[in-house]
Amino acid sequence: MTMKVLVSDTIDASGVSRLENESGFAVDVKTGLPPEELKSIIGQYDALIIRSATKVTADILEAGAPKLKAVARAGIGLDNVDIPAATKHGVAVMNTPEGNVVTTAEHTIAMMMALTRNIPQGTLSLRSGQWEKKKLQGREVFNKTLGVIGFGKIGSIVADRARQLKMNVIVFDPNIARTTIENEGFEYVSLDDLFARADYITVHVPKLKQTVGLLNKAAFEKMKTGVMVLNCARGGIVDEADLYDALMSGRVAAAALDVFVTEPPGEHPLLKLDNVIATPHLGASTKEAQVNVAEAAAHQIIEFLKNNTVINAVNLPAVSGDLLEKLSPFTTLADRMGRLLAQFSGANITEIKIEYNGDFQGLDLAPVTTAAVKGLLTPLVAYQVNSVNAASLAGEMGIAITTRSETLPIDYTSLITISVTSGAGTHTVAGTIFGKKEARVVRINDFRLEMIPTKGHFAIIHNLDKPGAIGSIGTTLGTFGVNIERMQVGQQGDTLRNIIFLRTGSRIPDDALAAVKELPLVKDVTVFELDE
Ligand SMILES: NC(=O)C1=CN([C@@H]2O[C@H](COP(=O)(O)OP(=O)(O)OC[C@H]3O[C@@H](n4cnc5c(N)ncnc54)[C@H](O)[C@@H]3O)[C@@H](O)[C@H]2O)C=CC1
Ligand SMILES: O=C(O)CCC(=O)C(=O)O
Repeated sequence: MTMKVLVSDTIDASGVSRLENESGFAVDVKTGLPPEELKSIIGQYDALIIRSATKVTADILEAGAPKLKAVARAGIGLDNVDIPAATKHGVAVMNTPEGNVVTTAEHTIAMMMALTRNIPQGTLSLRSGQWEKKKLQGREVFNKTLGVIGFGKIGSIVADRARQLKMNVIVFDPNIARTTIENEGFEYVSLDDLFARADYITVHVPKLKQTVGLLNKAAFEKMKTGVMVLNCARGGIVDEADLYDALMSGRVAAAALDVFVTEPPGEHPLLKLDNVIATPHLGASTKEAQVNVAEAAAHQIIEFLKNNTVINAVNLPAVSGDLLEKLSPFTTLADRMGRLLAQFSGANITEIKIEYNGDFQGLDLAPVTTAAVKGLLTPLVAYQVNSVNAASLAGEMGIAITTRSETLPIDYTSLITISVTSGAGTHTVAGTIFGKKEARVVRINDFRLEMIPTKGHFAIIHNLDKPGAIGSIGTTLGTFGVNIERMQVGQQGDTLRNIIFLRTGSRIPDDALAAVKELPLVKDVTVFELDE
């Protein structure tokens, strides 16, 4: 069936045509949808592409499940996406972290220059027929100190451009090593030092619980009188009410704002002040940046939906299509082994142990582990389980996942052994790949067998090794119309018991199962099935 992508914010046309031309997906562009309308249609789409206007709430994600697989942000900030809710619903969340950073850094520099030279005020003044040279006198940035808070992709470009303007740049970023900042040629300072020394302060941090109000009353009190403040990151990182007070008191001489707590801000008190200049979240608004992020978002969605390749997802490790192709026989096998184990272990699982033995050619086996967990949880939970939410669901259920790799092969070139501990004890299944992609389950608990783990109905019967046992089982199943397609018999250790593995043409009905269990030589019967 044709996959469907919804573009719910305005992105550059190049992104839309890339989606249409390269993917064969059906693409709908519907911008400015009220939340209720988005909620009512999102369930039809495999992927959603947004900028900052669409709020991807838990509600929207729940309505999107189970069809919605990915949300791509044509841009950086993901504060408009409920990432934990997306993970819970198995929706990959991606951004395009590179495409608009130069543009946003340039906007910051433009705002700083406009702020320091009163350019917007000059324009307005001229428009109203005045010639206010004295009132609008500005300040040079030459030899002034710029404090950059957040030395990520944008902050580091701003620092570099400011250096070219011959400013002294001081930097605070608790997550970047002092040596990295010093090697780039900038001075690393504490936040308090930055507040005390900077003539201009610019924030380039994500909006997080810890960064909301980073510049607040207490911070303004530590700053030089006459400092100029810029926020081209996110509304709220500079506390709006405290900034207003600091501007009124003269502690802050002027402020440049590209972003607001509520966008659009409407009749905002800050916008009434002469020493505030502002743009309507224009940081990323250049043709170049918009082409970059729209094409990147389109490419990421195409790669994800077509090839499972994960690029720039924030709730899923990056995986290339190449690696997934190489691992594909093992991920399929691990998924089936997980499904099989779910039927032995039932609920109350506490631990999943996965051992990889033999030759996996140095491949990153994380996707195989995820596939095993996904297979195990799929029959047990009401959610759609996939590679995005499998590990986090296991974590929520209190299931510990451990993995071990040994290059020494055990009996097979490559062997995956999965043990699951639950209220029903510990159950183990081992599997391998014959040739390039022939999956085989080769052990269920202590019974060695050769089972093709494809869709079908199976039974494992423990019985006494006495003449007539196998015949009586076959006859009983036959009486109930159950055809035995495949049978394997093995001895259980040194005991007098056999284990019989059956693949049956249909599900063994309850009355047939009861009849087999009542046979004198039969000790125990476990039935299970694989659905794909
Ligand atoms: N105005 C606009 O149109 C745009 C705004 N943005 C905003 O800019 C922000 C920064 O973007 P990038 O530089 O690409 O992000 P980034 O992730 O490359 O860098 C963010 C930096 O902030 C640092 N950081 C985190 N918490 C901090 C704290 N408490 N104090 C100091 N540093 C801290 C991190 O260590 C990191 O180095 C984005 O999160 C986004 O909200 C991004 C693009 C356009
Ligand atoms: O899409 C936009 O115009 C805003 C860009 C932005 O804020 C971001 O990329 O974080």
